[in-house]
Amino acid sequence: MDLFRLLGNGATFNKQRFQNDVEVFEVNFTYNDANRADVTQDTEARDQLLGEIDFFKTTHTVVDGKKDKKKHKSTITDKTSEDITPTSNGLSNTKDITDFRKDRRIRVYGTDVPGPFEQFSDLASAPYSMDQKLLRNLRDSKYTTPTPIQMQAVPIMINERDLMACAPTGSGKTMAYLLPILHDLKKHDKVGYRALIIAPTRELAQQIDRELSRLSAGTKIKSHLLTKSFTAADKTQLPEQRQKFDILISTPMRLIYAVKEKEVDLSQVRHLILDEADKLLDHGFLEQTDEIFAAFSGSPVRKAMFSATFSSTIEELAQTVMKNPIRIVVGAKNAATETIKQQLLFTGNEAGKMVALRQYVRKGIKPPILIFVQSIDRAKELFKELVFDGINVEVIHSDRTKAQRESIIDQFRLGRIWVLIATELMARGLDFKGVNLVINYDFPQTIESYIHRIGRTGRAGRQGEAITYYTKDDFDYLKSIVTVMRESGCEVPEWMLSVKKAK
Ligand SMILES: Nc1ncnc2c1ncn2[C@@H]1O[C@H](COP(=O)(O)OP(=O)(O)OP(=O)(O)O)[C@@H](O)[C@H]1O
Repeated sequence: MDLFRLLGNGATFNKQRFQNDVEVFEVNFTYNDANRADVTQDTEARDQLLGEIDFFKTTHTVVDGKKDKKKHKSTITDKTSEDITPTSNGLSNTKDITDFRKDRRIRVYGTDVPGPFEQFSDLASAPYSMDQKLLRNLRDSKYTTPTPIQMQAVPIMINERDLMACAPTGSGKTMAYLLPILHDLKKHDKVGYRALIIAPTRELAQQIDRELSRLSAGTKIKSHLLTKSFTAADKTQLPEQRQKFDILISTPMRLIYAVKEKEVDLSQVRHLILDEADKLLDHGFLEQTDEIFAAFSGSPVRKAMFSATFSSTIEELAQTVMKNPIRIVVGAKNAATETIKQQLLFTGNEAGKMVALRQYVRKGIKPPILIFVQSIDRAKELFKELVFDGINVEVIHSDRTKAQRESIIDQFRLGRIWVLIATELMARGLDFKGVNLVINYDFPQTIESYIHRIGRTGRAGRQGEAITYYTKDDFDYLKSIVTVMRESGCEVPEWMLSVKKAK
């Protein structure tokens, strides 16, 4: 199970990946347990405001992809009684299940794959019989219909199967794993950390923790976001701490440190989730992820991996640490979300990018806008230019303090920052519902980076737009992005597919 060795034995990777990634993802060991009580309140206030800045004025309904845009009837939000009344799950035979999956573009691979559920109210009855408090929290979240990944992943995880799930950005993967974990933990006795969720960045870990707080409210299940290192005083309370929490959320480095320092006890863990799993199994993180897997060797931990992208190499690698896993692919594999209108814009050379951006701004921008650049220095440079132009702009990268990063993300979510310049730090997982436009000011160097970056818009069924600037220096990579655009239904000129690499 030595993943690191296994990968070194012949897998090939794109060496163009960002050198700064690991540094960007490095954690600051700061423990913020004291602030946890405020999280729910903050979340509610933020959500209220989010509703107000819902630029699309859309409902919280996720469509099942381009081919099936009909909305499903709400079953949960219409209820007025305290408890959720079950509806009968109509998917009783193989043909129904196959048709249902086909309609929602769900593909499954593996043996004895449990069928999907159709609507949230199905979860109230057998075979799921989910906790009423959990169902009420779901109802309160105002989600009318489960997304395809939720429909299929929840039953698989409830059936205690290992899972590798690939579904588009913004398609609700977080809830797809949180729901079954919470369901399972409700059924078993409290004995400390029983689920472990790993995410590549602190920002994403925080977001998962917030979603978990909302979904588990009133269930007595408690999560612990591992950030700061424990003080000497904290350490005297460790046995108590361990009993208090059920779910541990961490970045890989912080977790390894905590295990080495005996700050956490993972002996009772039943579920191990890797969010942005392909990132965690890639070079920058692999050694750490391997160490985490090693900590569980021999124990019957259920593993689940989620991402919007899985290269076949990473997929093969992931399979080696799973037991009889099931694979789910929703939509086209490694494609961009179909609600995003994607464009490529030739700017000639470097200077042309600034000209193009200024032209765009002059026409009148529709904030919030996220602009991706390749490095911290370039982020700082562009920030100066846009401040000079009088734009309401901020910049986020790993040189900024933890407090600054948190504040910028909050301000951007609240619509107080209109344009946010970001490095790769922000490319994965972060959920900004209202982002209208993503500009790839600097060309992304991998397909995965492209898909995750533009996936910060067009989330949860909303429409979004992405513009990627390219110069003659980017021709080497143009074709792969064009292919992704095509596969997600965007029109691209034929000549772009036959672009030759620059000499
Ligand atoms: N059933 C649902 N109906 C409507 N909205 C939902 C539903 N489930 C989740 N959402 C919302 O959709 C948004 C995107 O969800 P989430 O962040 O889990 O996406 P993701 O698939 O993990 O994306 P990424 O690959 O970018 O990490 C969130 O705001 C979430 O609250």
